[in-house]
Amino acid sequence: MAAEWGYSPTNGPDVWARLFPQAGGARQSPVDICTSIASSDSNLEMKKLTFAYESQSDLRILNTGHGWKVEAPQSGSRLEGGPLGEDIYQLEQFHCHWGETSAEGSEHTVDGRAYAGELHLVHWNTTKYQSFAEAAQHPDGLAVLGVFFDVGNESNDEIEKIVSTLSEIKFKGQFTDIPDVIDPTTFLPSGLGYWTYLGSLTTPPCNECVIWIVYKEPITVTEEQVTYH
Ligand SMILES: NS(=O)(=O)c1ccc2oc(NC(=O)c3ccccc3)nc2c1
Ligand SMILES: [Zn+2]
Repeated sequence: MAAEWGYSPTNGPDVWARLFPQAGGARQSPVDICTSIASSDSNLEMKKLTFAYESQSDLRILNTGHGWKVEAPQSGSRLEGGPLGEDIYQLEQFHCHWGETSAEGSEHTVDGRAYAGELHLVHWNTTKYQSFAEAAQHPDGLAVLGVFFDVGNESNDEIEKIVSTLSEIKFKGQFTDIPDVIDPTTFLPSGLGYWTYLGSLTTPPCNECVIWIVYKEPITVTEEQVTYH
């Protein structure tokens, strides 16, 4: 039985490759985004990244043991353009990484700086593949939008709809439904500049199947919205 992976010295990223060989690969995420060497690609500006999401209610939220995950398969959603070529990617789920304090918690860092947290909107290539599981076996199978969280005085209403349910799912494996209507578009910052690179799932099985799109502008949430209780 595979030991539970986690973030301790005995089951953390340094030993994931023992159980999950892809974790030892050449295009592993997260990475530190060095803004001085990031190059702007005029092609990306020509092919604007576009997205269209549906609003959904009664979405299921799960305590994964490492954070929360909202299952949001949206056959009517579309993410395309930018680094995604001619393929259309569809939203499958979104989840959050955050830490013990607001000084840490994001997975990607920017010039060595961590943010308080990071939201991931996970999409899969429905042009080429028949399922998420199949897409996750290919280098262009998934596209994940990363949005950094900055801690400030304004709470984020959409995030609040999610974190307000966490008291019902205190333990790993527990899930509940979010009664409110959630529109993933509201998670995205107003400034749509982004960094993009070819990487992987940031947690086991660490498949090298992700086209990462990390927005430069963070969104603001309150301390309570991004720290473990
Ligand atoms: N932090 S991450 O890189 O965005 C990341 C890391 C690990 C992941 O495993 C899955 N699996 C599904 O969503 C899934 C969806 C449907 C069926 C089975 C699995 N998504 C992930 C995203
Ligand atoms: Zn993630």
